[in-house]
Amino acid sequence: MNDNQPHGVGAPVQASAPVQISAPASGTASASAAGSFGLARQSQIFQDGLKGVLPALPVDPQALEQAAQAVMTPQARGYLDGMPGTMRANLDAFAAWNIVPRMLRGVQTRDLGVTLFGRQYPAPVLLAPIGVQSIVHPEGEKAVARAAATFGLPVVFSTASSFSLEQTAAGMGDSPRWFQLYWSKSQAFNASVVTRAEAAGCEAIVVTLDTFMLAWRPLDLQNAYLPFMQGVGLANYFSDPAFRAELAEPPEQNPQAAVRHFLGIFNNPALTWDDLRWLRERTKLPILLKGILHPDDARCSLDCGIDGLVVSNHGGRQVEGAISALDALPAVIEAAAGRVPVLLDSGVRRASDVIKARALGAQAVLLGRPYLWGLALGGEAGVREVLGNLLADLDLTLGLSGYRNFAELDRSSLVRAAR
Ligand SMILES: Cc1cc2nc3c(=O)[nH]c(=O)nc-3n(C[C@H](O)[C@H](O)[C@H](O)COP(=O)(O)O)c2cc1C
Ligand SMILES: O=C(O)C(=O)c1ccccc1
Repeated sequence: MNDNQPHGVGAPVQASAPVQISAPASGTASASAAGSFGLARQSQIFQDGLKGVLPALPVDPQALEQAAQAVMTPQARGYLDGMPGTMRANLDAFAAWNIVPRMLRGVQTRDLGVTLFGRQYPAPVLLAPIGVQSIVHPEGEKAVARAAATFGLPVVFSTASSFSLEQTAAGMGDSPRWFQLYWSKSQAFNASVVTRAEAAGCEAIVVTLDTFMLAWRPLDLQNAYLPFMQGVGLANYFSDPAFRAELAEPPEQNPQAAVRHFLGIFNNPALTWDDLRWLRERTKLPILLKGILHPDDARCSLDCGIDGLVVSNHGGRQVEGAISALDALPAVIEAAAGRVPVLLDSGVRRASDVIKARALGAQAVLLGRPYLWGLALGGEAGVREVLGNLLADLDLTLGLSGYRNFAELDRSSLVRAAR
């Protein structure tokens, strides 16, 4: 899994960077494969700090969240929020595990890389699909994609994005991207958008299962706010030939009718496992199912020929009182029986969370809200800073825990926290 190929977090795909955070001291990708990324980032911060240029954003995730909330509109803040019990459970589940660091293990050469579906990625971290990103920053998904491309981290495009997948892909060179599908009632749209994702270079299709209806969301109801009502987040629909063919007039002429059509096809509670066969036959790309929490659903997924699972409770945005993703992980890993990779999101906030998820069997994690906070605060540079900080923390924490790569982690790397 961890060869010594340089495919490191330090290699910028893009040239210019308003906030310089990514390049390790030597500026080479192999330097990061040699594990210097964390130290380089640290010393850069110390040196810049001496020059009076402190890191632009709070480094601590909680402080970052608070700072981001202060610059968001009340509607956006409400939209980003979730059900309090489930969100708390997601964070508590990580806190309930402790890493037991090992000593004197020669960790001067570290490699954060992972292989998924035969592709090498710089770290076991993807950017989770998050819709309607322009509600926190006008550059939205485009800024996020460019920032992720700086490190070569894969981005999962949402179906419900403010910019179309083609617009977003255009700014990220050949940096990796996956596509998340909201399976609508319009099979013509589903087919068309998957074909577009393939054409735009997406390397996997992630079908989100847990949001076939939007949940009862108290803050959005109180604010009477849904971004789609203003047409925000519908770029992939409005630009899609199959969607447009279902309208009497194009969205540019009658946006309200186009929004109504979207609302009519988005909810799809009739979906069953049988429907997955259709997608399986339509694409050769690996298909992952996102929102798996029950081991029996993991088994059903395998029966349907699915290639990967994402254990997730959608960041605590759908079912209040749902099991946390990390608590659900072990049973899903057992059910998957090593036949397909299992990924996880919901509550990943810092490097130690990535290490804990890996030690419990997840191949990779999807980072969610933290990159949106960076986006809200600093656009592309803000996202780059959040990602760079996470990777630096990951490099240092992995080494300080006694590991040279993620393949060395297992259940024995952790203990249950004594309370
Ligand atoms: C504002 C917002 C919008 C989201 N939109 C989508 C989406 O379009 N598609 C999807 O599969 N998941 C979506 N998610 C869920 C994320 O992919 C991910 O599961 C979640 O953010 C993980 O939880 P965390 O942010 O607390 O770590 C969204 C999450 C947030 C916060
Ligand atoms: O709000 C969400 O959690 C979400 O997943 C979503 C659903 C539809 C459109 C945009 C985002």
